[in-house]
Amino acid sequence: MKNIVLIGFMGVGKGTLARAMAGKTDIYAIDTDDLIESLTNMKIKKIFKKKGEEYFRKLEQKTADWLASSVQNSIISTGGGFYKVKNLKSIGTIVYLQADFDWIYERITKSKNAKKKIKKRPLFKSYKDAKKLYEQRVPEYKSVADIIINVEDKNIDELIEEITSKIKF
Ligand SMILES: Nc1ncnc2c1ncn2[C@@H]1O[C@H](COP(=O)(O)OP(=O)(O)OP(=O)(O)O)[C@@H](O)[C@H]1O
Ligand SMILES: O=C(O)C1=C[C@@H](O)[C@@H](O)[C@H](O)C1
Repeated sequence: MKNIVLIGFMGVGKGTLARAMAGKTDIYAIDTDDLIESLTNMKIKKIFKKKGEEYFRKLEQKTADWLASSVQNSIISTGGGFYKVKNLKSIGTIVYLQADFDWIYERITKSKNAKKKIKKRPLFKSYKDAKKLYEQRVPEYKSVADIIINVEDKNIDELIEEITSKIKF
């Protein structure tokens, strides 16, 4: 099986969906932010603060190279900007999880857990800046996607069903 690569904006639910799919399908879920944290033994927030965004993007490319050469049969959730790596398509089938910015923001502000998680995301500091980044990225997410799935108001089981019906395993 080719890897499934979930892309999309911060907080849309990539990691949550990947882990739920793993639990149901017996395939490994891997997260690129987690890989970078374990490679560097540093939290994302700290990497941005101490080394800067450019350095973080280099780590994303290094991670993409490793995934392309060494990982198969997995579901990979990615950081919100990971889609920019040069060899994205060679990693697997690209699934863009799509939702309106205000819907994402609303869910985050309502969920304590999500709010805490987003605090760790340096690029989600302000509503205004995050929205601007979102608007800039939407056409780019769309153009690299093999499959687009709208996640608004669907539960995890419905999302898994939609993905598995659209991808040949
Ligand atoms: N289907 C869902 N139903 C309810 N809450 C959800 C769902 N999916 C995600 N969340 C909430 O949204 C938060 C962000 O989800 P998740 O960490 O999966 O997003 P992400 O796209 O992987 O984000 P990032 O790119 O920043 O790592 C989670 O902490 C969780 O509380
Ligand atoms: O959207 C982004 O560029 C980012 C999203 C997060 O998942 C992390 O990868 C990091 O905070 C950068």
